[in-house]
Amino acid sequence: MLAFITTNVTLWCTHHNYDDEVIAMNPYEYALPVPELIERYRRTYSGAVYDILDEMGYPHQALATELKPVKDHWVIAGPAFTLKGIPDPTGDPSLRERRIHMFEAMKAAGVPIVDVRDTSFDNQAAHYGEMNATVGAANGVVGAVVDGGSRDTRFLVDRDFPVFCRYLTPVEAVKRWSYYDWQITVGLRGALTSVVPVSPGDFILGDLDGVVVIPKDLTVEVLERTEELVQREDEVRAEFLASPDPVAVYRKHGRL
Ligand SMILES: O=C([O-])CC(=O)C(=O)O
Ligand SMILES: [Mg+2]
Repeated sequence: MLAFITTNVTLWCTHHNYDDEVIAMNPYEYALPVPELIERYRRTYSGAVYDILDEMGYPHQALATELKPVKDHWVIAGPAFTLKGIPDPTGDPSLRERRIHMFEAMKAAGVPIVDVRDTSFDNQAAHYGEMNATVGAANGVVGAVVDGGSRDTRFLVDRDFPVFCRYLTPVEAVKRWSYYDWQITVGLRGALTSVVPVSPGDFILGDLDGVVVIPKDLTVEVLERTEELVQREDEVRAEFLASPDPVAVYRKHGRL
């Protein structure tokens, strides 16, 4: 009997602690404020971040090469807000209402976020567009990474709202694809693996080379190490410019 009670007490405590932990685990809490992380990451580049992740034993954090900015100069940086959608040929009548709940969840994040969309490998519809960008931006979204399609491109370009996707298409998502859930771990197609998992709070950096996903707990360390690397590379760049003998510069540094 005593053993039974003890076990139950232990279970209850564990559960209680777990609840506390869930409450304490705000996916958008980092050792540095999010706006500062965004500003500093934007000054780096995806290749340098990739090199640091690779060096730290995380070589599989680059998204598939097809995922590119719609405009070459667009850069995206920020913590992930994740969404998973699934093919839906019937036309989900609750889609509009659920979208509103999703926008509310974006606002509740309380920090600038990147809208990251796992489409379940749909290759037909536009999973993003002007409406998502307009309402998203009003709720903290600073850009989108979509493992699928986007449309309304002229309006996205006019407002200089960075979208990274696989293709552009006029094809509407309704009756083809619908929202399944958000703020769960999702999977976007990877450069070196079939998918790269993305959880809420993982940090995203994208530029013309592509998109890298920095695991949340490494966000600050990767930033600091990347900044050091960028500084070293800047010095090497300056030496290349100043030197009449680029091979000698390369021999000295061995990288750029
Ligand atoms: O409605 C969608 O899913 C895509 C779109 O056109 C928009 O966001 O404006
Ligand atoms: Mg639209």
